[in-house]
Amino acid sequence: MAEYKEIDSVAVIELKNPPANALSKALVTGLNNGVKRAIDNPRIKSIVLIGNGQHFSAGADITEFPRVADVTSKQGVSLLTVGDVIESCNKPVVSAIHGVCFGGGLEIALFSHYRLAVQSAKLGFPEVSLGILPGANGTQRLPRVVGFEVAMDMIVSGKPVSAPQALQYGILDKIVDGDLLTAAVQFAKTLNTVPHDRRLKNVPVPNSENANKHFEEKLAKIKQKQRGYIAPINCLKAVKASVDLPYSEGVTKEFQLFMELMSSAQARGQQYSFFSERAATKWYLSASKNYKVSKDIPVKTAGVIGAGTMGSGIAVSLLTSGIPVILVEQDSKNLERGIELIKSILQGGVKLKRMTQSQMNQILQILQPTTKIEDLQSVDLIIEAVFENLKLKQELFSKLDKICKRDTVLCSNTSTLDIDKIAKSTSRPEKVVGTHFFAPAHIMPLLENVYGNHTSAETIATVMKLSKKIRKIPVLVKTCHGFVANRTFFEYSQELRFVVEEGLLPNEVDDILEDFGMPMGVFKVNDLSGIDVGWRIRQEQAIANGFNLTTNTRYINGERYCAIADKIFQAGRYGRKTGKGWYQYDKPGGRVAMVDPNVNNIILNHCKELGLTRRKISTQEVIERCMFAAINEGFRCLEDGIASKPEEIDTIWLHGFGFPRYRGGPMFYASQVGLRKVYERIKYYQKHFPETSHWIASEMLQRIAESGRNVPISEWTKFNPTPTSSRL
Ligand SMILES: CC/C=C\C=C\CC(=O)SCCNC(=O)CCNC(=O)[C@H](O)C(C)(C)COP(=O)(O)OP(=O)(O)OC[C@H]1O[C@@H](n2cnc3c(N)ncnc32)[C@H](O)[C@@H]1OP(=O)(O)O
Repeated sequence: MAEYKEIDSVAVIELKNPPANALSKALVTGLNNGVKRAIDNPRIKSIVLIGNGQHFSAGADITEFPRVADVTSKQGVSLLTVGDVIESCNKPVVSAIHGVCFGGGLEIALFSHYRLAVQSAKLGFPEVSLGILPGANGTQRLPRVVGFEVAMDMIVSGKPVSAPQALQYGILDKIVDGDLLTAAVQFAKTLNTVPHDRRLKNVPVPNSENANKHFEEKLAKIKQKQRGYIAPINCLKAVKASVDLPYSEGVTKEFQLFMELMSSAQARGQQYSFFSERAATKWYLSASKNYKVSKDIPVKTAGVIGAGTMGSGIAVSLLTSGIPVILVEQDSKNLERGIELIKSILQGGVKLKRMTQSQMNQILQILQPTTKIEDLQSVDLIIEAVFENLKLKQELFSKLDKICKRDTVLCSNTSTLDIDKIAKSTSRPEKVVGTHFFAPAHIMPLLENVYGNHTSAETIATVMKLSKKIRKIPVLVKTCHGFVANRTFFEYSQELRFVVEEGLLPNEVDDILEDFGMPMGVFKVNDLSGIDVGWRIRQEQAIANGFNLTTNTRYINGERYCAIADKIFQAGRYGRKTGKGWYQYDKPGGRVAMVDPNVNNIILNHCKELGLTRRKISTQEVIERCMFAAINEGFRCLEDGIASKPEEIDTIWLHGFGFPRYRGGPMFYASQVGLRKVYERIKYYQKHFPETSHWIASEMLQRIAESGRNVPISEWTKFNPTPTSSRL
């Protein structure tokens, strides 16, 4: 776990725990033993700590976190004990850093007396995103190097800094070229003693005059931008303690704040999220078709069809990842509008200093706009982002099939349509796949990739790899109407429309959802995505299923239907773009949603016409109804084999809908509420709303609930009543 060797008078201790040298108990013990061995050897004059493989260290081993007692134990060897041994050692200790030096890894480096790194190294404290804080004195040590404000920013944001930035801040003593170990040993040989100020606990926090002001400003920002999260607040308080208290008391305060977080439900949710988004990327169809064995086709060039909002955002994602794009529109007017959209997105990046003007110009050089679809004949992959209409997409795919080289992968950005029906229009269904981006496509991290019955493993591997290349979090699901994202979101939002029909107003529902942690209430989301878009989807579905949808519709095939959204559409309220939807905006495209009495009148008149008596609805009922409806549908997706594990559903909600990370995702939330209770409440709602079929409890949920056990999420799929439909 930690390998010890001697090079002349220098002891080298190599951290070795692949793939990222997470500081497990075993590694920390090995490190402790190594340092003690070096101390005890009179021939050794200095010590170098270095990482094996790709990284110095990714920090504490998160898989060991559930056993809080182990992490914080005063018995045995903890990060804190080894830190003390390193700092108090009379032989200079040098941390030699490459790859990432995160969390506990950076704390080890800050216990060391000197720090060197290669140019490409990254250093940071990402603990906040795991719902905790750097608990091995990082909150007391970093400010002593970089000052209060920088330490506060780094620890509260969790964002890493580059080696050159770390050098500028004084975290690093030197950036080295060439072989890191050779340079570190050479450097260590020049050291004889440990000066007093090289032990950071002896150093005062510099530049802390305005700490109170910075603290208050940051606290206000956290409360506004990270509403509901407790970790950033405790991180901030811990860093403040480094200014307010002597070191020995500061570390006690840090420990108290750390323990508060470590035992919180939020930390459990955030740590689950870390592992679930990694689990979700590991797709598995069979022993010969899975993420481990299936080969991808390299995507060197891509085509995007449709230069509307989605198409332009998709093009930006590809272009900014260095993939040349041929952008196709049907006429030069639409093409020009798309180019302008792309330019304005990139210009936004320049303004935010994410790229320079010259980088933007270079990106535009690899964009080839055209109105000729034939120009796509030799690209490796095409993403279609045209209007959501099956016939239109089928015609387009049929055309692409004839134009493109045989191995071009054909992707559809459809958000609902069956991939098999699109693939049917080609002679290469194995090359057809769904790539469902979320708006705005250049920003939203999720990519819901959808395979059909004929999609090949090679095609799946290609889009999964491409997703990562363009910095998306990919989840693979099976085709069906709406896939996982829209299938589950539909039940959530439909239930909330019923809540409005029964008694609450849209802003009251949205307030409840935002208090629960959603970044935006569902009615504000509707206004953003366009009320006309939802209306068109409902109309198309009605036509496809052979019924007529009007503003008087109350039931469809015996199923309850709420027509309020259709009435909002009929009133010409299409959402933000028209300056009015469920809310009123100051102008078309405006962002500030204001309650509109006209909307309330539409709702109240609707209820009057139908003879509905409105009632008070509690916050608990609203959350239960929307969340449990989505969760039940999530279980159905598992039963149908559309999703293969709950982590996929949770990752989709975290990164597609901004579900609060500290709640882990709807399926994790269900596990925290308890599946027995979720099941009981679903049965209760079914009794009260028998005309809504989403309240028929999933059989899988029922089986788990009735098992009488607290079944961990990792075992849920064992309860699938139709395991052959599952991909695991
Ligand atoms: C008294 C208390 C004292 C101290 C407390 C200290 C707190 C901490 O240190 S908390 C840990 C803080 N560190 C992090 O949050 C880092 C998390 N990891 C990452 O950011 C990334 O994984 C990465 C290291 C940058 C590598 O990224 P990438 O190359 O994209 O690979 P991944 O798929 O993300 O990871 C590969 C593999 O490694 C596992 N892993 C990564 N970090 C950890 C870790 N800290 N603990 C345990 N496992 C870790 C990750 O889950 C992946 O595992 P797979 O099984 O292959 O999915």
